[in-house]
Amino acid sequence: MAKKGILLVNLGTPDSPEVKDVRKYLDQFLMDERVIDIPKLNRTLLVKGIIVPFRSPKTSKLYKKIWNEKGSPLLYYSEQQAKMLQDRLGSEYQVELAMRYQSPSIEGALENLKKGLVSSIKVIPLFPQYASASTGSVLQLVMELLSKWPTIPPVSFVNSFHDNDLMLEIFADNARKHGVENYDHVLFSFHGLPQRQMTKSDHTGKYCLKVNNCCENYNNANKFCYSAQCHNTAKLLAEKLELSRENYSVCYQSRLGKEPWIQPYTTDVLKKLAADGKKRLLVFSPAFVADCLETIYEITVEYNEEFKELGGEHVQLVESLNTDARFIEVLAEMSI
Ligand SMILES: C=CC1=C(C)c2cc3[nH]c(cc4nc(cc5[nH]c(cc1n2)c(C)c5CCC(=O)O)C(CCC(=O)O)=C4C)c(C)c3C=C
Ligand SMILES: [Fe+2]
Ligand SMILES: [Fe+2]
Repeated sequence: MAKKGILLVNLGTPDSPEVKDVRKYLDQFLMDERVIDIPKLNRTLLVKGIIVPFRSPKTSKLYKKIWNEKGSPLLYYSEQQAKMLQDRLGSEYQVELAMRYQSPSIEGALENLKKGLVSSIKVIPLFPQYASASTGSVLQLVMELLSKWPTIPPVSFVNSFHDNDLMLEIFADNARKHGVENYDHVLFSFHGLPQRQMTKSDHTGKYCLKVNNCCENYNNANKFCYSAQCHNTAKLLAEKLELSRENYSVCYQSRLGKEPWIQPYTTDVLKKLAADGKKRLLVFSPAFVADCLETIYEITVEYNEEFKELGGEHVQLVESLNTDARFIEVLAEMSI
């Protein structure tokens, strides 16, 4: 019997932490029209003329700090997740892993599925919350590539899984290991996004940043809003941990450039919490299904240093889903 094809896609990472590979990665990533969503000439001047030359050496230094004998944690965990999913689903399925940027490519993974004579393809972007710059970009590229095939097989896409109960349970359990009661405050620090990209997802044109606390309640008007989905993930996690509203904050990290990104910024929240006398923070990063540069370095190292300089004592990262067998169950449920 023909196998069913499963394509897992994460964001991507450089092939090595050396400047030349970081340059290639940032160039491909930031030239994506969904990531830097400005006219092509301006994007080319900004990315190739300014960001890539200035940022690559700095980013290379950061990647060197998180690179280990297995390579980039993001790629390593993603490969493990794909292998574990293949074992879980068995011979009726063919599981392929791809990265939106760099290796392994989406094009190569789709070719492998074609060679495997699969009867259908399910695409699972590994981003719990939908954003045009992440999930949208993966879906667009898959559709573009498949549109060139003489026969397009039945294809389906996962759009988001920000409220998946089992996924939330894993994050909550990982937090419980640290003893939530040992911390003064909990942060849900999501990867940031330019504010403009968030408002673009408002199909009503009347809701996002026009209604007070627009993202706080997840509803039909903001169902595709990245920030509303982030708030929903945070709210559901807070319910699992029985946190009251004043004991947690939702914030956004990894801002790039000068235009406004979704707020509050994590660094501003750290300042406020330190000023309020908070000493120990427990930090979730539930925009990622695997630990990566943004969690291992930005939260564990940078935010710790920053918070200590402000008078705080400790910032504890809640481990990501990584190779937890229950996350493979989440992926299996989405595959079937
Ligand atoms: C949650 C998914 C992600 C969204 C949405 C996203 C948007 C986004 N990112 C940048 C710029 C950078 N992101 C970088 C690293 C990075 N981003 C994600 C995920 C999302 N990005 C991940 C998983 C990673 C880590 C990859 C790894 O190898 O570990 C970087 C590179 C590092 C650096 O130089 O700081 C950049 C740059 C933009 C501009 C953007 C939305 C517009
Ligand atoms: Fe990013
Ligand atoms: Fe919103």
